[in-house]
Amino acid sequence: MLIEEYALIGDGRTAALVGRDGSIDWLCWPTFASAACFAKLLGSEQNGFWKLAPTNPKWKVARRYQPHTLILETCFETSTGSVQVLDYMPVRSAHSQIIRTVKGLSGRVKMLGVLALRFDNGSAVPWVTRTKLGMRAVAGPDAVELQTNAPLEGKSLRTASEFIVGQGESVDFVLTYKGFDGYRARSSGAPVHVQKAYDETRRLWTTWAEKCAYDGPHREMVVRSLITLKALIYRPTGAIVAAPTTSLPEAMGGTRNWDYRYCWLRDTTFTLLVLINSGYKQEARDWMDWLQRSVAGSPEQIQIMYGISGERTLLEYEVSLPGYENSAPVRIGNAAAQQLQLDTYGEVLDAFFWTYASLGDRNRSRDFRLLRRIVEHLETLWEQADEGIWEVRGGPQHFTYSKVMTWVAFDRAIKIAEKVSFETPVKRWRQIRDTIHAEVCTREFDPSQNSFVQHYETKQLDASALLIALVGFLPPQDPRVLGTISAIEGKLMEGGLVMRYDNRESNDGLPDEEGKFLACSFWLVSNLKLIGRDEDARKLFENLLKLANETGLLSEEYDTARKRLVGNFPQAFSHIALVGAAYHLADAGKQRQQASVARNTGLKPSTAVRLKGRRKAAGLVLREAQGLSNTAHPEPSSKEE
Ligand SMILES: OC[C@H]1O[C@H](O[C@H]2O[C@H](CO)[C@@H](O)[C@H](O)[C@H]2O)[C@H](O)[C@@H](O)[C@@H]1O
Repeated sequence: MLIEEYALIGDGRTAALVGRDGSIDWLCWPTFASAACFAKLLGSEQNGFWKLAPTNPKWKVARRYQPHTLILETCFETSTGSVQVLDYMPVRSAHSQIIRTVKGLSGRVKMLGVLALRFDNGSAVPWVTRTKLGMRAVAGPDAVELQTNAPLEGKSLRTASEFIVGQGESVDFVLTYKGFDGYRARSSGAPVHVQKAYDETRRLWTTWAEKCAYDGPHREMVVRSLITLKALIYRPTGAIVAAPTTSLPEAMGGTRNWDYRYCWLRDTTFTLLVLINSGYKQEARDWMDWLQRSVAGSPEQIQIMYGISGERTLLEYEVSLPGYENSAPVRIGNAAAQQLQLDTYGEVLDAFFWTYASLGDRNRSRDFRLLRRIVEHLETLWEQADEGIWEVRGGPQHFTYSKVMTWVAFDRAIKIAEKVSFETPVKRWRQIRDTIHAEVCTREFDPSQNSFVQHYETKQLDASALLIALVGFLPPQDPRVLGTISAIEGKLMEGGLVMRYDNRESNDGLPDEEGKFLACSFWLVSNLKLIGRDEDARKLFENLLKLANETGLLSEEYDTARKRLVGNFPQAFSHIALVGAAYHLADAGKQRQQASVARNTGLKPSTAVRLKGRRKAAGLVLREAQGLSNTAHPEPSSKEE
């Protein structure tokens, strides 16, 4: 099954991928970080799946999410009638659950359900027993219960269910993760009230989606992206995973297969800014608490990524799954956790800054103490080479984007220190900020190409330079920014999309080529808009939207030769950049400032205007997303001192 043939359902603890054929082929249970119990995505039926579809395979299928929800509606049309399957995961249930409801729309349709649980990443066959409500499957620490009004039959180590649905009839399946907890694992408890669970899930999602402050073009795609990002948040801690999958290949058949079920400070801060920009503040508070806990006490040991509960040890190893279309290895864990990626400091400080700017109630001395310690630590680090935003495995370099983001770190820390009275060596920080700026502009810029390059002493380009104007390092109209945009268009674009760098030329320490990087392509949209090429920006944006599947989801990359999505799916990075580009295209600054302040605080417009004025006075103008800004930060000069 193609990656784009999957849709996502989730409950804020984990998420599953449902194929167009009615088969759930990926689910790590009970959390994003758990081992998969449906892993057909990375292997075969032997590795676990749960299919629910008409027995006659000659059906036509149409899918969509119910508007502003994560409830998936799949309609199968057959020669004898049509049925709808609703797939969702209740958000508030005590145990993580998948509910599948088959509704007869017309005629009579014979359906077949096949449930093959394979715990421990598609390997462990459970012990299955009948219960009053359905069945129970147990394997080691895992225990799952199925409740259904359909007949069940054990067949070849799978649970099958054949039934006919007539117009107006419905059949429910509720699969609940119980885990092994002694006596309670043996008691099924009360049956789940499906209608109640559906109503509540629907209400929670629509209420959340309605808060979205974005009013510009392609609103539905923006809301869908925000819902997708929300689904990647692990609710118990506020952590945000980069994607719910591991090892979907960046090149079909290749080895660039990584586990994304972790919280990169980079990806999570970008997500957070997009959510803040769109009016979602609770998520920002939760994230700030998650950050406090994760980097707790020792900013010197700050990692670039953590587990969903703040775990630090994310050892990378390979499992024996065959891999998506035989793209091996399948990796669990991620060795990039041990890398030095200096941009992370800029991203964290930037998120700190905007969180502080938009959450008036977040003026906590504990936050500022943490900020100060992080920046003091960066003072000892910023001159080092690192592995950079792309997490290269070919050895450290002095990457341009890393240096730019260390500038951002000092810049935002200075701005906060200027507004909040807490003791900081702000004079020293200003000097460092200026030194970094000068160094980037001399050592990372190649006058012969009129472009910023990837790192010191190279002529290779890197699309992360598209963030230079977005973070305010230089204004968009600066000739060096204009030169960089046109160099990237000339040398890093293929098939109308942007490569993050040309890995045939740059040594990133990995074999194989890879797809075009969707986030970079959206960053180009934002840049084109900022430099006044509105029509080019709009066209590119609309072409990018066409790459999303019919449920609005994007993976990390796109293979322009095979015309397929590649890489982990759905990928937060791509959706963040989509929302950011939409904000830029909508020129949403004015509109959003009015809308978000008034709508999301429930304040009357007059109060909102006053608030806006206060923010402006504080020099805190909420940024256009990705959520990165085009707020023109002047080049540091002696005037500022
Ligand atoms: O390409 C090599 C690296 O690829 C992954 O990193 C990418 O995904 C991260 C999560 O979205 C993102 O933060 C990073 O910028 C991307 O390069 C992988 O996780 C790395 O282990 C791998 O080295």
